[in-house]
Amino acid sequence: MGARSNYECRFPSKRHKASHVMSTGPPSHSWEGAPPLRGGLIFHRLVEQRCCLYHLGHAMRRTFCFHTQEQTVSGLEQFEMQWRKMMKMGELWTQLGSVMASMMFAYAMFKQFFPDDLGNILEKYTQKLVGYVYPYIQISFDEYTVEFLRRSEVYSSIQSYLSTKSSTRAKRLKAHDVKGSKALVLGMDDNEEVTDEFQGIKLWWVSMKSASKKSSFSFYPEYEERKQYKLTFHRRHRDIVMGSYLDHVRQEGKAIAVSNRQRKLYINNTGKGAKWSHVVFEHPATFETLAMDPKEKQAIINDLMKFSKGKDYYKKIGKAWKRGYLLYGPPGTGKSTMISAMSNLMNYDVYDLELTAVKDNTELRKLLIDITGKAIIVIEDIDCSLDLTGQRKKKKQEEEKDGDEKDPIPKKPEEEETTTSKVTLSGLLNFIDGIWSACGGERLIVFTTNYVDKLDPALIRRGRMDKHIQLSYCCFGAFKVLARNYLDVESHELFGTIERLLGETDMTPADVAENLMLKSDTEDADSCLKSLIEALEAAKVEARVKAEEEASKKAEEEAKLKADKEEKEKEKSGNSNDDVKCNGTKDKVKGTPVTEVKENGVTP
Ligand SMILES: Nc1ncnc2c1ncn2[C@@H]1O[C@H](COP(=O)(O)OP(=O)(O)OP(=O)(O)O)[C@@H](O)[C@H]1O
Repeated sequence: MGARSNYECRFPSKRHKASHVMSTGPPSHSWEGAPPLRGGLIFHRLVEQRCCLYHLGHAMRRTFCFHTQEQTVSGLEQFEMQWRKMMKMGELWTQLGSVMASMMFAYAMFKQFFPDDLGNILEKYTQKLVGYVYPYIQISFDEYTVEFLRRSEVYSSIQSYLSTKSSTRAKRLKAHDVKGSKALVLGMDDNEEVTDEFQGIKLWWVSMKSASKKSSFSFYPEYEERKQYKLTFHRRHRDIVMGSYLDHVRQEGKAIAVSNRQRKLYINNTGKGAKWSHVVFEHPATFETLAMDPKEKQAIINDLMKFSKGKDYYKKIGKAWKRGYLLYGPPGTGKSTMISAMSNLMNYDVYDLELTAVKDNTELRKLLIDITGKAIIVIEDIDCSLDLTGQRKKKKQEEEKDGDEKDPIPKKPEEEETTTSKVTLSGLLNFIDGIWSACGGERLIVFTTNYVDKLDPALIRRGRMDKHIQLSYCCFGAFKVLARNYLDVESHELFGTIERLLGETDMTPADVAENLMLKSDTEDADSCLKSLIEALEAAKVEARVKAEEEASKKAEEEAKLKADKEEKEKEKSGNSNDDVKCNGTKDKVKGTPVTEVKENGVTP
């Protein structure tokens, strides 16, 4: 084992909580900081004695550490008595110490020279013997699983669970920089004990560290550090501990870990098989900053919260714990912003699925299996992602056929395979609500589109996309949210004009937000609101001009169509006269009279 260096931070636990120290740094502490002591030399000796005993160990410290400061000094005799008592006990402990040292020595010799098997047998019978008189049960939880490959999930849950207990109760703490955690995680130091209470029973947790020999071909024995938590409780509480306490620890630990973890934004890799890669998700959008009608916003928040607490409900109704959201509306109305707000509200990871990078349905399924619980699976611009109707594919094949006939150099099949995704609509439907979709726990599936009408009805039917949310142009309610976010303004004399203009013209929240943004130190709320009014008026004029242009274009087209129609009709009537003449001529040739033709023309 290599030597390790670390820093120790000490502070009085009663006056400064660990959490406070973690955030503000340790307070200055020394013996001078303790309450003043009185009583002359003998008192100093007592203090010295106390200091020495402090270092003798945890158990000894508990016995000897009486609170000298809190006692009132009644007289020198009392101190002398105490002093003698201490000396006697000190001698006793010295003797005990030497006995223990001898025993340790004997044990070490025994370990060294006796075979391991014999040691195990002896240990087994010793444990049995101790079991008759010792009423406590111990459970150990190793850091690594039996295969010694993976970190045990239970160990991690216990670590998170105890991090909250130990930061308030333990005296020696260890700060871990846990991967994926937002802040430092405080845990008990090695061999530290924390007492826990559950349903009126007391339990003790100890964190242990041991070194065991590594099987190695090296000449020098290598040692491996094994960490574990040991839980001790009275045997009469066995049922409670096994029945509910351990489950409680696991659930709580997981919940703490989830709330501490850093959320991630995943993306599926192109050309690397079914794999996700991730970055830390740090989008600041929340439902508070999202500009939309307050009532609609509240309805969405309620829906999401109900879903997140719906584990038992979904189980009861026999449905996988997932919910589909379809977000549709023009560009810049806040669809992506809403996804970020959802993630921040629910504390879920975001899996941004790029369908065009998925080779086929099998790869899509593999990606699905790798998604953990508490996730939002997003497919943005679903209408552009793939040809999902199946009809276009047919059309494409036909086109290719025609193309092949014309193209003298045919495409290589492999080249085609690498560039085209073969994910089908049925593959995607299976992804959303097939049997595999139930694996992995709670998740939201969100599709966004600018053109909802283009989507296959099967894809967005209720049950698949349970909630359809339209994000539209900025209304006055949404504007007020933006004004508060961007300008810290709740009301203003220009609000009336803005409300009227927003009712008359369409502007996306993205455009409104851009006008409200302070772009220099000279700008303020007034100037921003005025520039918004100007932009709205310009947009109104633009819209009117556009509408007029479209109307005149339409009128022109209609007039053109009408003229064409009239022309055609004229031509038709002219043609029919020609036909008659022609026929007449022909018939003349054939010797048939024109009148007959006319008659034939009239009579069917
Ligand atoms: N409803 C909104 N609330 C707050 N900010 C918004 C809102 N809509 C748009 N924005 C602002 O406009 C920017 C663009 O919005 P966003 O990307 O969410 O729009 P979108 O609807 O997803 O657009 P697209 O369809 O083009 O992807 C955001 O960065 C945000 O600042």
